[in-house]
Order: sequence, then C-alpha cells, then structure tokens
Amino acid sequence: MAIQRKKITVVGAGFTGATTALMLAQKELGDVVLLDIPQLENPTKGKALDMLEASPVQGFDSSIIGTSNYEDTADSDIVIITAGIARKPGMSRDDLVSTNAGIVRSVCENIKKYCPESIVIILSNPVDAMTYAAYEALGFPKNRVIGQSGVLDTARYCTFIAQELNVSVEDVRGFVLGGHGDDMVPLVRYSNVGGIPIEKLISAERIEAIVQRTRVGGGEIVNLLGNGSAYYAPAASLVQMAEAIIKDKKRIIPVIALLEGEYGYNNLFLGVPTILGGNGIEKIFELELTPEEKAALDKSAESVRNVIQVVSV
Ligand SMILES: NC(=O)C1=CN([C@@H]2O[C@H](COP(=O)(O)OP(=O)(O)OC[C@H]3O[C@@H](n4cnc5c(N)ncnc54)[C@H](O)[C@@H]3O)[C@@H](O)[C@H]2O)C=CC1
Ligand SMILES: O=C([O-])CC(=O)C(=O)O
Repeated sequence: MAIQRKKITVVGAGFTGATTALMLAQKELGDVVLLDIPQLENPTKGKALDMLEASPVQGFDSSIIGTSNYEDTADSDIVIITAGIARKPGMSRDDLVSTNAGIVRSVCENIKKYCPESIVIILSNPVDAMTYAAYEALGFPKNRVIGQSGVLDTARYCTFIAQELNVSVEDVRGFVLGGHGDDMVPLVRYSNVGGIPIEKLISAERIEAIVQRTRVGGGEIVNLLGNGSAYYAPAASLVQMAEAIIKDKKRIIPVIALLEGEYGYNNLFLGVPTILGGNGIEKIFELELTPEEKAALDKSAESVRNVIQVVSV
C-alpha cells in the first residue's frame, strides 16, 4: 500500500490560522487545507496560493489549498480550530465566550461529519471553555480533543527566564499549569536552566515579576498590537502539538485535557502536563503540588469552571 501524507485542516484563515498553515507546510508535516467562511473564500484561496508559491523558494513539498467547503477537509488526520473573534485592548478572553462558542460548535458539527477519525486541537478563546464546547459537540473520545494554552504560556515563561539570565532559550525548562487566563500557574519549583533550579539563579522578586508577566503575556501583546492578539507564538505552539501527534513523538507537553478526577477535578478541561503522541493525549501526569500551588490551581480551575458554565448545554 502506498504511504500517504498526513492531511491537516486549519479552520479559520485569520492571523493564527494562516500563520499555522504556513508553518505546518514549511515543516512538511502534511498537506494543509485552510478553511474560512464562504464570504472569505477568495481571500482564503489567495492566502493558500501565496503560501504555496513560497514552496519552491523554501523547498517544501506540502500542498496548501484554501476553501470554504468542508468536503475538501474530508478525512483529515488533524483539525486545528482557530475560528472565532479575537480580543482587543480592554477586553478579557472571557468576553469572547458567547460568540466563539456558537462558531466552535458549528465548526465541530462539520468536523464530526467530514473528519470523524481526526484529532482536534482547539485554539479559539476562551480556550479552556471552547475545548469543552468542542468536546460536547464532537462526541469524540477525550484523547482526541485537545486545547492549546500550555505550550504558548510556557514559551512566554521560558522566554522571560532566558532574557533574565541572558542564556539560550534551549536550556530553559518549565511549564505552566491551569487555565489560559490571568490566574494560570507557572510552576517555579519545576523550572530549571540546564538542570539548575531557577530559584538558585534568580531572586524571588524577579521570579515573581516573571510569573506575573507570563500570566498577562497575552494581554501584553494585545495592548501592543492594538487590534488583535498574538499569532506567531500561538501558531508555533499549535505546530509543535501537531508534530508531536503526527510523528508519534510522545512529547511531554502541557495541553488542555479533560480531567476526570486528576488533581481532584471532574468534568473540567484544564491545562496539565501530558504525553502527546499518535493517539493524541496518551497520559496525564498528576504532579505533587504544595498547598500554595494547589490553592493557585484551584483558583484557576474555578475561573475556568465559571466560563464553562456559560457554554455548557
Ligand atoms: N489559545 C490560545 O493560546 C490563543 C487563542 N487565540 C484565539 O484564536 C482565535 C483566532 O485568533 P486570530 O486568528 O488572531 O483571529 P482572526 O480574526 O485573525 O481570524 C479568525 C478567523 O476565523 C474565521 N471564522 C469566523 N467564523 C468562522 C466559521 N464559522 N468557520 C470558519 N472560520 C470562521 C474568521 O473569518 C477569521 O478569518 C481567537 O479567538 C483568539 O482569541 C489566539 C492566540 C492564542
Ligand atoms: O491574549 C489573547 O487574547 C490571545 C491569547 O490567548 C494569547 O495570546 O495568549
């Protein structure tokens, strides 16, 4: 039997979706279908063709097509949902909940029909609640419905640590637990640089400043851009997740997963460290937390639960 390339659909051809499509193709992770609403069919086709025309220059052989027709997405291995509105300065991610829940649900009805075996990664905000809404609408097993927040939040956290110490980002390790909101929980105790705990290298005050900056990292970009939110680092984060799945890398990556008892929470989607591989979320790691860390996670979980209540049908 001929070996087939993977097929990856990106729903939403705006800033995050288009950037993701290009990065996926540049890494030759599969053939890419970029889908947006019928009113934007020509611009979506135009973006896809423009990207494809970069392929001879950059030397990648993935195809990229633009469409508004879900038939073109049929049997995708991975579907990435970026459809929805983004926040502007002065807004919180939670302000997007009603609009984006409707969009994510309608997208999921089509994914269920055309890509029933796919692994679905959700980016649309407020992402913990949107992952819940997608899970309800798709009816897929929980390992195949995954939200993106932890890769991005951790990337911001590691960027700031590397800047603080003037060292390579490659040597910084850490991760962020909890919801994708201002009370997310960067885990200082589990963070190190080249194996050295960051608490040995950075003062408590500076660590606290880095934690705070990470928590509001999305808002920092929103305020700078003025008319939308981050897209380069979010796209890179989605691509890392897609790559872990497509190559069955079994990477340890923080993602938004359905918790059924882990960390003491039930029926809640929240960012936790997982093994991400060919079957999607293959394992959730339950870490031992100090009372302070658990209290911070409880606060974040409560915020997510309040938003999920708005979208729950
Ligand atoms: N979870 C995370 O870490 C992050 C989440 N986001 C979220 O991702 C979403 C997208 O952000 P951007 O790409 O910057 O926004 P954008 O406005 O540039 O693009 C969104 C696209 O979705 C399309 N769309 C709307 N309804 C649709 C539907 N029913 N079917 C298909 N496409 C549809 C729009 O036409 C638009 O092209 C926002 O909700 C944003 O808050 C953004 C960055 C990080
Ligand atoms: O801040 C936003 O609205 C977009 C987002 O989730 C992020 O960049 O972390």
